[in-house]
Amino acid sequence: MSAEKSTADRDASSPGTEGIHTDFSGGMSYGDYLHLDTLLSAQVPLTGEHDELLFIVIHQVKELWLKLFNRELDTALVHIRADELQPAFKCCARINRIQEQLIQAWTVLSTMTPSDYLRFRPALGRSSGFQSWQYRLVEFKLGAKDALKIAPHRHRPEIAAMLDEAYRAPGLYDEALRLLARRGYPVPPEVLERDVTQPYAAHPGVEAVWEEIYRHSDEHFDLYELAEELVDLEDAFQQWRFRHMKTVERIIGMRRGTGGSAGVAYLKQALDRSFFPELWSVRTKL
Ligand code: HEM
Ligand SMILES: N[C@@H](CC(=O)c1ccccc1NC=O)C(=O)O
Repeated sequence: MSAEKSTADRDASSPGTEGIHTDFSGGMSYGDYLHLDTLLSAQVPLTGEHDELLFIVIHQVKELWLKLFNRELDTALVHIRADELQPAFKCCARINRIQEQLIQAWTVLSTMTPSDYLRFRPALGRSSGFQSWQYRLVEFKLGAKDALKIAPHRHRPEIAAMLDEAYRAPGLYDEALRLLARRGYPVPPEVLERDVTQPYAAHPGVEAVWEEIYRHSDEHFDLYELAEELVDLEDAFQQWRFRHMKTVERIIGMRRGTGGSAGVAYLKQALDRSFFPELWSVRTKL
């Protein structure tokens, strides 16, 4: 062996690398476990434009985070229904960290200029984030019900079924208000018995209950903490919606969207739809 070890030999014998496994002929590797061949073959640009890969990756990353978001929301709903608030808070805390990632992703996309995007936008046809069923599933579970948003998925029975189930189920706020009622707070019966397929409408009686909880937080600390977790969740979701709207305005101005909407004007309306309205209005009273 010459005095100079080969790079491979030198690397293999670098401090701390002794014993690194290099033979996976019989077992499972990193790539096997993560199905990396499938994942990394799923970016299929339709054009040769440089920024199309960025556009695809940022959406696929969001859909992966939305998969986890939905899973944590489902678990939080189970815990709130069972009056197990501490495990529900852990789910909410994780959801808020996920949303931080989703919000931060806009800094990457905003490196794409209008001319970069307009070079491949025609290839998108009528496809749009409006058709993101995982995004819609999150919105339904947070209470933003809208039967029209199920329509684009009617041709996919298994997806339409998931959306229908979330559409007909009480949302996160419905379950939180039902928990307050189980704890003896005077949540108005018309709120507890509302048609949960409709978007939640603010009620003064609910605001009064939250006011009581906020004014005497030391006596109801877990409910005060629940309120703040919900506020954190909506705050982050609205920040995402706002960054999306401003990025859209930055890239396509006031053009109509490929999904057929009025574009920024449509996205502005979404910002006006609060999930948990009394948790915001009560702040004026405190
Ligand atoms: C060049 C960047 C983008 C543009 C120009 C854009 C434009 C739009 C427009 C105009 C809409 C309204 C529906 C329509 O008419 O298409 C929309 C909806 C949507 N987009 Fe984007 N978008 C962009 C990037 C993204 C990214 C990166 C994501 C996700 C990571 C995303 C997710 C969504 C979702 C979930 C909706 C439905 C929103 C709702 O219904 O409230 N968009 N987008
Ligand atoms: N609605 C966008 C197109 C768009 O953004 C899009 C198209 C295909 C896949 C994801 C998309 N992102 C979000 O809407 C536009 O009007 O340019």
